[in-house]
Amino acid sequence: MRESIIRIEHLSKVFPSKQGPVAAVDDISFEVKRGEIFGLLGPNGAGKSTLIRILTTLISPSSGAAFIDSYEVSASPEQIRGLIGVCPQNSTLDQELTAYDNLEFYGRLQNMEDRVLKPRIWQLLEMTGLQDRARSPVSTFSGGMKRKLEIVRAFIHKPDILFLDEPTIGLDPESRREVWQQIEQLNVEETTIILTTHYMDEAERLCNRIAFVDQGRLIALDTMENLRRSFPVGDLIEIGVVKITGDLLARIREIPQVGSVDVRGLNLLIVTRDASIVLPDLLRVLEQFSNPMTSIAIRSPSLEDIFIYLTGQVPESDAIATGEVGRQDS
Ligand SMILES: Nc1ncnc2c1ncn2[C@@H]1O[C@H](COP(=O)(O)OP(=O)(O)OP(=O)(O)O)[C@@H](O)[C@H]1O
Repeated sequence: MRESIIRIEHLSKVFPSKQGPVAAVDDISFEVKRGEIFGLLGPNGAGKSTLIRILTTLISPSSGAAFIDSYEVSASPEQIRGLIGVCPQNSTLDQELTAYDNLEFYGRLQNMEDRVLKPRIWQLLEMTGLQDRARSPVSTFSGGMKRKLEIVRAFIHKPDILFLDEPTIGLDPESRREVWQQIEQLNVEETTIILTTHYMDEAERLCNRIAFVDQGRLIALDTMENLRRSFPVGDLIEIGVVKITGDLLARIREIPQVGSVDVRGLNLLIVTRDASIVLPDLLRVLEQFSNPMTSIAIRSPSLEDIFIYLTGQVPESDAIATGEVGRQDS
């Protein structure tokens, strides 16, 4: 068993507000092992950023404690800053400077000596495949190139832990894949990576373990495999239809063995213990409603399904894509 590099004990952060105190982080405890890629997921306002801001020493907790290695965040912020690298959601690259100069500037801020810094810059540029663009201003880079540069910049002083806040937000699919490869490559060196993301496929692909946070509380924490096992049903039937009406949903919910029905665009997501039992009844109902099926898939729950099950909300990236939704239990 690998040692823990982050230990969080009954951590809380309460902010004052006009409506009364808001518990952004509410009695959270967990540990992260050295070398893990650890995903922090949750709906908007769940408390992810507040937790990251505490761990990266930007704000102090109201109560509880958080340790990075052997240092407590409130007591030893200086030591902790040497152990961590942070890649924030909004770019802080200097667009007018070249890729090389951006890295050099940041390395100097980390008090790195020239003889260490210079080879490190070339090593990182090579890692990102940007060595040929080393002397080009960042303003001429694509979104994916900028993102990769920003991620390795946070890694310049070889931190033990890298915090990545929404690393692929706003990138096209091809650039996202490149950034994922970059993250995996950094993790090979035993770097622990804490990743917040709204993209379920990203968490599923990259993370060894995933923590779900909702309303400041930790509601689940496990490997993808175990999270999937904790989902209380066997199958998910995703069925495309021509139109969705209240009558149709009500009738489907009456079918024995149907657990819940979610609507996603023109797709119905039906949770059931056994798809083979439900399917004949389901097809009969669609026929009664003269509502032809346009597609069908039977699958095991994805991380997105688990997210919806646990939080009752569609992940933000998906909600934006489909203009949808909410959970509708039977
Ligand atoms: N400085 C602050 N003052 C008052 N309330 C705050 C402050 N920072 C955060 N909050 C509140 O704390 C709660 C958690 O916010 P936080 O930004 O940590 O959530 P999040 O999970 O990171 O959300 P998102 O995914 O949208 O970034 C929210 O209700 C937010 O309004």
